[in-house]
Amino acid sequence: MINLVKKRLRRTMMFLNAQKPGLIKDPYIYRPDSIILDLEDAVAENQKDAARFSLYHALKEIDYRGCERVVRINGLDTPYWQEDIRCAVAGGCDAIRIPKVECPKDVHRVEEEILKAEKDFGMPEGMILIMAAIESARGVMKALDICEASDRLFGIALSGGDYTKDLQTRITGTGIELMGARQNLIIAARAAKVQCFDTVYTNLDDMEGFRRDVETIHLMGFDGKSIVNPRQIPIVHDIFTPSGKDIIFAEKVVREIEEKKEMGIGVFTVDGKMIDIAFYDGARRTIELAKASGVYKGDL
Ligand SMILES: CC(=O)SCCNC(=O)CCNC(=O)[C@H](O)C(C)(C)COP(=O)(O)OP(=O)(O)OC[C@H]1O[C@@H](n2cnc3c(N)ncnc32)[C@H](O)[C@@H]1OP(=O)(O)O
Ligand SMILES: O=C([O-])CC(=O)C(=O)O
Ligand SMILES: [Mg+2]
Repeated sequence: MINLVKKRLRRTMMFLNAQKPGLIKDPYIYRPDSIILDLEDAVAENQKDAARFSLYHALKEIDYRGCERVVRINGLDTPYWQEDIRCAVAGGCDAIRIPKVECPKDVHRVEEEILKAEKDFGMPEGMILIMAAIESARGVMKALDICEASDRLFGIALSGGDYTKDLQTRITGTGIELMGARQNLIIAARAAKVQCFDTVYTNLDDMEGFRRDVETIHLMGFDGKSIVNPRQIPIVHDIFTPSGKDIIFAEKVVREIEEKKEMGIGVFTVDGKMIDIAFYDGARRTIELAKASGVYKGDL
């Protein structure tokens, strides 16, 4: 079954501990595009059962008002992940985020467990999506195969904390240590036509550094970013939402290309910039992004 929400807008994917009532009760008020209810590293080892219980009831009882509900399960090398999937599916989550994915087989194992749970709980089959977090050198090297591992997979995400540990370096805030992985993941995701998300920025006192980080990944082509705090949302949305100037230019490009084609003209200028058919899809994408972000007022 083709799932139409695979390509939805995901500028911000906000992590929160699935066990904390104060966080899970109303995160939609901050308007992230997605929330990631975490059962993995934000939850202490002796609290895994309690977190799962809280997750199930939150999914069942809280109306998240259109905000996508992704559940980060525990790693496939732990005794928790199968039960995590059963609770997430029974609760009716939208997607599962698999941590520390190293190869397509990891995705297949999760896919099988989701299908089993969908059948057991009488849920429609194929609706729950998957995203794969890549957190190791091996995962980065296998990125394209991971992207192509399942029809349910809508995207991959870089997880910089664990990745830099594996690389025997550390998060510096400059992005230097993440350069190769970021480039590799975005290329793999685009080749497989799935989405790509950047890692969290954990220094909440450095909003300037955060803005620079978001600007960089936006220019690299990422679809959005994993975040840890609501204060990060306005910055990501500001950078990832087309500006009024971008929209007006995109509209001109689309209109002029369509008009000039009728006149038999292939290349021309718009606002002093050379334009030909190669610019059409990019301009259309800007307009689609503006529509999805709720800022488009035109008629294209
Ligand atoms: C490397 C990794 O694995 S990252 C993924 C795992 N990590 C996480 O899930 C952490 C998610 N983030 C958090 O738990 C918190 O933001 C912390 C612990 C980092 C900081 O907490 P605080 O210092 O309390 O944040 P802050 O003072 O900015 O909170 C302001 C408000 O936003 C709320 N808030 C903070 N973070 C979140 C969040 N992630 N989701 C929803 N609401 C949040 C707080 O509850 C608070 O609400 P209130 O004013 O109604 O009390
Ligand atoms: O996905 C993320 O960005 C958070 C994470 O697990 C990591 O950095 O290891
Ligand atoms: Mg991690």
